[in-house]
Amino acid sequence: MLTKMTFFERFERDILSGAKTITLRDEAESHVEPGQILPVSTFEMDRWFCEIQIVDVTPVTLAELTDVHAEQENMTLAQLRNVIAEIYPGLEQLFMIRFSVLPQ
Ligand SMILES: CC(=O)Nc1cc[nH]c(=O)n1
Repeated sequence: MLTKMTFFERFERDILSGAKTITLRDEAESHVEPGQILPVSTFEMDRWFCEIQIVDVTPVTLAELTDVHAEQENMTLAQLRNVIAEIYPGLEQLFMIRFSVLPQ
């Protein structure tokens, strides 16, 4: 079970504003449960910036990604595909983790 989550610093603003409400992770980072509360830090400096509550976790393949997923990431679908290819090169099976940011 994951006990914390990290995001690249470039996502912080969208997470805190509520523009980014999902994160697509690999199997290793999919072990969270609905209702679970997690501290969130930046990947680069491990700086805490919020807490999130997990809404649900849904498997999704790269081919199944749509504009709706992209919108929940506050990106275009092309941008989202590029980000995923950068982070998880060659990976087809992803896990969509929906979350809400808890008030600080
Ligand atoms: C470290 C990090 O930010 N990892 C990821 C991976 C996929 N999506 C995402 O928002 N963040």
